Amino acid sequence: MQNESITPREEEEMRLLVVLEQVGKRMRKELALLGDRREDVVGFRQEFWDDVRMNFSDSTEVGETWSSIMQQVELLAERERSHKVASEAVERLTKQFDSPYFARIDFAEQGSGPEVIYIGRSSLVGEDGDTFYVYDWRAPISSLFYDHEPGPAAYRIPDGEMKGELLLKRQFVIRGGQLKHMFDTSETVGDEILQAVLSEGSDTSMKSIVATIQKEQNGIIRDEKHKLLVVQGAAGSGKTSAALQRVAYLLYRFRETLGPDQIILFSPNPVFKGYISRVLPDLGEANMRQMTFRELIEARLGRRYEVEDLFAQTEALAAAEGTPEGEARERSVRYKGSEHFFITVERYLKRLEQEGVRFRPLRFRAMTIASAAEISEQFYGIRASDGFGTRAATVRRWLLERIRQWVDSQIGEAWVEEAAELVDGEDIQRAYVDVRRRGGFHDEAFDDEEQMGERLRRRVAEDAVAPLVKAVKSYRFIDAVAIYRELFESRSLFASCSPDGKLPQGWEWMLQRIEDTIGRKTMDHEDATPLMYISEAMEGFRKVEGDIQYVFVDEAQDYSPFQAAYLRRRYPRARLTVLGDFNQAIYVQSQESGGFGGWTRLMSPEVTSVLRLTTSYRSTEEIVEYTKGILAPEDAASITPFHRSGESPIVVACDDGGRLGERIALDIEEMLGRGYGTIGVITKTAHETGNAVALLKERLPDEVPVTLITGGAAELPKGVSVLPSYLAKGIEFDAVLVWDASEARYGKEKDRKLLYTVCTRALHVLRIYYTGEVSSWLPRQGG
Ligand SMILES: Nc1ncnc2c1ncn2[C@@H]1O[C@H](COP(=O)(O)OP(=O)(O)OP(=O)(O)O)[C@@H](O)[C@H]1O
Repeated sequence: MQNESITPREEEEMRLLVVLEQVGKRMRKELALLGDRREDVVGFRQEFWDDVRMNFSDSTEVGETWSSIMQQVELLAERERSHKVASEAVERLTKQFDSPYFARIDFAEQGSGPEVIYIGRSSLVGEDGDTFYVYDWRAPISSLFYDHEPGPAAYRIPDGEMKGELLLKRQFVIRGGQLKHMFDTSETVGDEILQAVLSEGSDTSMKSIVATIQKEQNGIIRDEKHKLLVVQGAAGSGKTSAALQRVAYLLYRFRETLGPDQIILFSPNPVFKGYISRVLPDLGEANMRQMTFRELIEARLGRRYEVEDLFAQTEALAAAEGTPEGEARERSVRYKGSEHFFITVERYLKRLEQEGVRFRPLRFRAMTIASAAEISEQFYGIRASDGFGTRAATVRRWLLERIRQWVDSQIGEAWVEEAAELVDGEDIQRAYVDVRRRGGFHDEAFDDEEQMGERLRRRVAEDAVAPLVKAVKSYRFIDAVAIYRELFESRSLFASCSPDGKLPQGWEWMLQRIEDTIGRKTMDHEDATPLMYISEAMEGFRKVEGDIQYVFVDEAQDYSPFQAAYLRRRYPRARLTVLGDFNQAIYVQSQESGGFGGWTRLMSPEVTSVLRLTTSYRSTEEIVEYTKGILAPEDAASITPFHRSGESPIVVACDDGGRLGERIALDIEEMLGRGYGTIGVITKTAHETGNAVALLKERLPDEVPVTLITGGAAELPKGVSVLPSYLAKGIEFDAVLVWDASEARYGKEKDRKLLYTVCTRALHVLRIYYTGEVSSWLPRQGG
């Protein structure tokens, strides 16, 4: 019975106490468990070596020692595993102690009375196992909170829909176990809690948005129907946030079958990787795998080539702009990222099934173990229908056997004898252990010495060919680079593979460029993905990660259609969630496709969903309206700001670079004085950052931290960060100060989106500085 004199707030405060008491009880239990086990583990570690019987006096003893160590390691791992389970629970409960839930809904299913549901980051069930004090935000019923206003409502259940009426929707801010605020949605205009959250300062890492997920975002988070989800969202519309909440949702929804290592997220750069790494742990989930496309390239090609990265490519294109060389390169970058080229390569691969695969001969010193022609004969001797994978694997086995036979044939050869003379004690020891393992060195064995000699020689020969074995095992006998070059070296071959039978414009230039770069063991960024694709296809995509169930691609507008198609092949069984903003397509390689074409056509329309997010949550209304003015009106039309007001953007004219630095330094001090924790000074290229840092350090007091962010940095620090535009992708700052937005720096058509990307990183303050003439992309009203 509700007491008339109790206000809803008092009622909620009492209920909070009940929940906290439950959390406390659980916590005590878990802590006791943890305490027991911790002592266990610490003590055990100390005893670890005492219990191991250490004896290396002979091989039998070594074996004994080894197994005794392994036994202890197994035991320790076992104990640490259960210890981890307990500490995860303690961690979760600690968070629940701080803030056990953030929402309440009262829902009456059709034909029954209202049920009161509290929603939090994780669930809390009473000791009876029946009382749900708090529901996890990912439970089916919780979606009512995100999707509906009070009134008729429904939520999805595994076998249909549960309909009813939402009677109350209440939001709470609970911190440190205290009820700070509560609002009923029906009582307030707009979303007070979202307002409050967005007005806070930004941090050096991204936050979870669990308490304020918006309806359109919830649609992305909970989609289970589509194999390909493509999200076009305005800058700051919560694409990355929704993606991470979706990962957490999927891990919960499919917890029996899906682990974090079966989810992979492609991030734009290492800075961004660090930036988002705290969201999932904050939601109580382990992080998924994160990768940059660059890492894929490095893993495959980096050992043998110095591969240019996307940023270096961008800067090289910028530097050569306007020259014939620059134009030719740009054309080549666009072409090699295109679907046309992907189809050409696919058709080339088809041809290679019949003929043309280039192999490297297997040689040891001047001796040929298997010639390229022999390898080719083996390869093409296997049915084409078996596919590249089976054929390459069969040839690999054949080559390994061939090496083994060759080693046998070499035991008596002079070079082996000579090398055996030179071996050191350790090798002799190993040969001894070998012979012994085979039952030698007992009374009846008269030929032990001879055996030892033979073992030694064999070992010497095996050691000598070890690099060859390794190369064969990693399929180095397939010469992917020669295969790729061949496509450009033969005009008729290229034309016959090209879908329209034509050579691309600038084909001769591309051929010459490949010769120049690859000959020097360097590689242009635009050649890396096609080469990687050919190389992996030739091995039958043996390294494809069939295990990966979900692939997320953030900042998807930066990928070329070729890269999109390649990723689809690489993760053949995965469902794809692709998020991007065509207004932020800043790289030449993806401009051809309008930023998205490559993705939306990857799968059939029935399994594809293309969604839009148009409300921008990051920046104040003033900043959103201002930055919309940078874009072409048709591109900006649908972007709407969330109603949060702040300072209008300011454009500041400076006489020269020195003055510009001076003015920015002054403004930095002002921003710090106003309590802004993260300030981003964003330059166009990496080239300018060094100069900017030097100027700022000179003018700012020593205690103001100024950090230069480079491509390799993985942490975003507090204070002032100086970084080039492309590293600012996806991240945000309380205040953004744009370094030199002059017409000279941002005057070209392709600078428009770059300037937009840079300016939309700002949460509260945007100031733009320039020397000379101001970029004509900036709206006039700002100054
Ligand atoms: N529902 C929400 N509740 C609270 N904050 C939100 C919500 N959606 C987005 N935000 C905030 O808006 C900001 C931008 O979000 P996010 O970085 O996910 O956007 P994005 O679309 O990936 O942006 P961009 O494309 O510009 O990199 C973040 O600070 C995020 O916390």
